[in-house]
Amino acid sequence: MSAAPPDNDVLRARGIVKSHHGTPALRGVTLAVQEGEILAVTGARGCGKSTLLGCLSAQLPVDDGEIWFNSAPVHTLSRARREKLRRERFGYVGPEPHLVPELTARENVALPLLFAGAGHRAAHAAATEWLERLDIADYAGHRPAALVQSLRQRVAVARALAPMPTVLFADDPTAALHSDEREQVLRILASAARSHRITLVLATHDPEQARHADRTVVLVDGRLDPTAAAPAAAASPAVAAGR
Ligand SMILES: Nc1ncnc2c1ncn2[C@@H]1O[C@H](COP(=O)(O)OP(=O)(O)OP(=O)(O)O)[C@@H](O)[C@H]1O
Repeated sequence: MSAAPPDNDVLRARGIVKSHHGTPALRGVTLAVQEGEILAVTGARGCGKSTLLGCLSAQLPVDDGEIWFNSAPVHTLSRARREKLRRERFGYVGPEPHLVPELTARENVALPLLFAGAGHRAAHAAATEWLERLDIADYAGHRPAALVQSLRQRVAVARALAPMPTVLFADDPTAALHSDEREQVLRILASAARSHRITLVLATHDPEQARHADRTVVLVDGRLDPTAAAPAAAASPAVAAGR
């Protein structure tokens, strides 16, 4: 087994390989994400972005290669330990909001805090703050069915950020929105992550959205395109080298 990654890399993948029922999705991906960094993963549909986020976020076990979260190996964890890691340290926003329909926006945002053991009053106070930060406090008492899709997605973003995950994974979070709403949701997501120093790994098929990121990597048929990687000026030499 290789040595643990340097301290400033919150996440690091080495040579990860993953197939779905025999169909190769990742063919040896090596990358590092620094603490507080916003990394965009772009590429054409089907190039492996969701699979990469699934592996990095410990949802999918890798077939080969290594994934490290801080100094802890993720690739050797049992399913139960991966679930615990996801619950305690990672957040996830997908293309669809998937809110609990019976609960109000505030109750949806409070839910992960209650699951994590917060008291009712504290969870609801924190949920209200996050709705304010995402500019949707006026809708705190609305149920999802009473909200348009872009507002539902902002509630989902608030719900993912509220537990203050170390890393937030956002898989094409604006795919289901109209073009004028995409920019707004992306801007809010990126600025909330930045101001709370939450590392953000953003998958998007829209290269335009990658400008919210510090750095962009491009997947082509399950491999990183070495000619397209654009390291941020602040990235360490190790990260810039993709080691
Ligand atoms: N559950 C699955 N079963 C079988 N094949 C899958 C599965 N999930 C993904 N694939 C295949 O793996 C490859 C990578 O898919 P993936 O969803 O990771 O790409 P993507 O870049 O996120 O695509 P999109 O932009 O369309 O979401 C594709 O060929 C896809 O068809």
